[in-house]
Amino acid sequence: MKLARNILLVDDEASWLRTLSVTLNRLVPEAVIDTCVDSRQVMSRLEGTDYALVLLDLTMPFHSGEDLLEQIRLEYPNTRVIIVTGVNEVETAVRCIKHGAYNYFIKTDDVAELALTVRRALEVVGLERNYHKIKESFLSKTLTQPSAFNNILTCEPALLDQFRYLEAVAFSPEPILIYGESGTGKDEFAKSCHQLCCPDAPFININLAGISESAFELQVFGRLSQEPGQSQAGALHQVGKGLLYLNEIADLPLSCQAKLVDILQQKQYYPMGSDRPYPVNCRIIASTQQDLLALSQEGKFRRDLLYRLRAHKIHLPPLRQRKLDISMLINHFIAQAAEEMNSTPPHQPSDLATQLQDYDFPGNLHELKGMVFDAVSRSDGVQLTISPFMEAINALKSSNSPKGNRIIFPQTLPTLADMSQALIDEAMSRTANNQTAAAQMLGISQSALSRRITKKE
Ligand SMILES: Nc1ncnc2c1ncn2[C@@H]1O[C@H](COP(=O)(O)OP(=O)(O)OP(=O)(O)O)[C@@H](O)[C@H]1O
Repeated sequence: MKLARNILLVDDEASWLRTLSVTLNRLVPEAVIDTCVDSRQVMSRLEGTDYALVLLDLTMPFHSGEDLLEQIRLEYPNTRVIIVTGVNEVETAVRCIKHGAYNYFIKTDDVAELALTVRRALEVVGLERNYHKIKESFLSKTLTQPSAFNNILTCEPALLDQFRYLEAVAFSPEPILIYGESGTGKDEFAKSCHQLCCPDAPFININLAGISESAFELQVFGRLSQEPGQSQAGALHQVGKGLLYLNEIADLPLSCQAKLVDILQQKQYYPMGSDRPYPVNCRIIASTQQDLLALSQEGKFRRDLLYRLRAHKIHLPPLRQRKLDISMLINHFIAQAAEEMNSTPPHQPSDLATQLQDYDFPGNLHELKGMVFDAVSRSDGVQLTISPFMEAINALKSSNSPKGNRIIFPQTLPTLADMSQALIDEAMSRTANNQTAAAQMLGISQSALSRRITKKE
């Protein structure tokens, strides 16, 4: 959990201030502690520094703690105030709580108790600040770093919203869970997050599909050994302050899930063969194609891990719900394929995207990319051949058809001429009137098909 850090201790007793400051430095080492012995200077000190927390004595010359509390709550509502009081002032302290103090502490109490309260208050302020930052950034409607999303083409509003959300949460200390079917761009989103939050640090992608407990431990925690050459650095060490991407998190064995909860909670890990903890400094993103809630209800996924992971959730819609993007993606993949094949990029036929409107793309962008690469490799460099698209559509149609490829004849058989014409019509329709592709499908030459069509006309 991220702590806010700056604390101001206010008391007219200089020796008490010194003792308290030393104690808090020891018990809450992340805190940055300032002291103020003169109640008249408190408000100007708050003006100069963004204090998360003020520890305020009640009885002081010039301004009482109660008055200062009122002023601080009014002018700095995001700063928490803890009242520090003598035994004889408890009633006033309780009144202060009613007026917005976070808590009160009696000077004779155990200081460990005070340190706990201070830590909790810093956590609350840290969470609040984090939440406000996320909200402001998400509501701003514009992207601060659009270049981080250069590899994700879209004009779908739902996906553009996810860009802004990712930008808003990229620096949050909590993990991010990306879910979506295979090929919806989960890896690309994880890479964009890396670009946003730590582009100069490593990005490590671990695929957890089918991983065993021992392989996970070795890969993620690494092993320390006294034997020369036997130690192995784990991903948590290699990634440093970078981004660790855990792909297919639903496949993680249950015993490893418990270890991942520890990592997320304690922010430390033990390499195999070591009883010394090492800090976890990286950002963690997980992705899944599966419904983790359903899996947790079946006892296959730990609920505590699910709750930790889904602090920030990103859902990527399947391509069948992003029809606006198809034409643009085809052009993008044509350019990629042509570059890889060192060839001239062919033009996309103007009606191709319309032809694909009713196709569901079960393999999402993996499938579209595969089709385009296949089509580019079969094209003449001028116009993109559409046969790979039509073949995929027809293959899906016939595999979905319960009758498979069997031809069912009507009771009265058609004539050969009728049958031939029906075949030509079907082939032309399946290939969007592309005679070359239709002729290929029918097993005749393009000129033979053209003759038959002209004869009919
Ligand atoms: N919006 C997009 N624009 C351009 N290319 C994209 C887009 N989304 C994904 N891609 C490309 O599509 C392919 C599949 O994307 P990616 O690997 O990110 O999907 P995934 O959801 O992680 O898939 P899997 O679950 O199989 O790992 C990749 O080649 C990727 O570069």
